[in-house]
Amino acid sequence: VTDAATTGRGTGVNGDTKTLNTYFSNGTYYLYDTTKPMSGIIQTATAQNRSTLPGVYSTDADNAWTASNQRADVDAHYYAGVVYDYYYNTHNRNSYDNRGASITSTVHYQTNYNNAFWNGSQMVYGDGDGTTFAPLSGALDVVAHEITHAVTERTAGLQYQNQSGALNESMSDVFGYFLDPNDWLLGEDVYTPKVSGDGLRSLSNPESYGQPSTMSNYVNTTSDNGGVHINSGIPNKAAYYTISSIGKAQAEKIYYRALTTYLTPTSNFSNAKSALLQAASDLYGSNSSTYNAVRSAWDRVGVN
Ligand SMILES: Cc1cc(C(=O)NCC(F)(F)F)no1
Ligand SMILES: [Ca+2]
Ligand SMILES: [Zn+2]
Repeated sequence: VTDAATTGRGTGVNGDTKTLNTYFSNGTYYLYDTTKPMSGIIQTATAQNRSTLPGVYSTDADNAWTASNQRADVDAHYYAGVVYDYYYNTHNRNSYDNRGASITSTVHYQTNYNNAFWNGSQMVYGDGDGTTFAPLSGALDVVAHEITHAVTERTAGLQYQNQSGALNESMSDVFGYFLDPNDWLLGEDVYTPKVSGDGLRSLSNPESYGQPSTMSNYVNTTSDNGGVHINSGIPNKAAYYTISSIGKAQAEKIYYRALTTYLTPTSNFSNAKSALLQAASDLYGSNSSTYNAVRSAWDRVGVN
């Protein structure tokens, strides 16, 4: 038996080359990463355009993952590793459960599927229809958005409806920004591949994508679980103000501590303001400029 951890090369959704942590077994290479500390395995599979999960492991004969139909597999695998490293190195969290759970991703889910999701056990990515989306694993902020849903599920457990659901969505968008701080957009690397400069949502300007950014414009609706992808604009704008004021390094500490220590399944926007202020007080003091910046951010979006 000659099983071994190996290093491969792959082409991502946007044509970029990246180095991959792969595994060789019985004459075949797998997208199976055993390099993470504390046993967090990262493994990537394909649904082969059907709906059965997790599907079959992505394989390659020569460890050069450069075929066009492997691009989504390459990015799902590579970006899952980036997100694992972020939570471990920045927040000392060992995978989404903090106990080294394997991160399993499946790509090529159904056909022309314009979305990605965490199904409670794994990541799932559609290939998009080529107009609304390119394969969704091609965006690091999308991968971070979805893995953060798993972190939220294991920590605050924010119920996916109404204000707690909008907070759940916002936490995923905010950690999407922390992983991809080059812009205030979410999903820009895979959204409308034929149009440049747009994204699925914007933290700095939620209105540009039909979201409110103030409590006065909260949308009461029964659709989308009470507008969780709409009303997330309000906490997202507060996060934009906070990050713009105190910077990413302090903001990500405050957000991680609030998410994992103070938020609960039924937390609403006002509870989130309190949780973030408590985290800011714990970390930087209640008389700090950091504390005052968090309070100002939530005051500006009209949350008391
Ligand atoms: C409307 C609507 C938005 C989303 C969404 O955010 N999906 C996750 C993402 F990562 F693909 F963006 N789903 O339905
Ligand atoms: Ca982005
Ligand atoms: Zn989401």
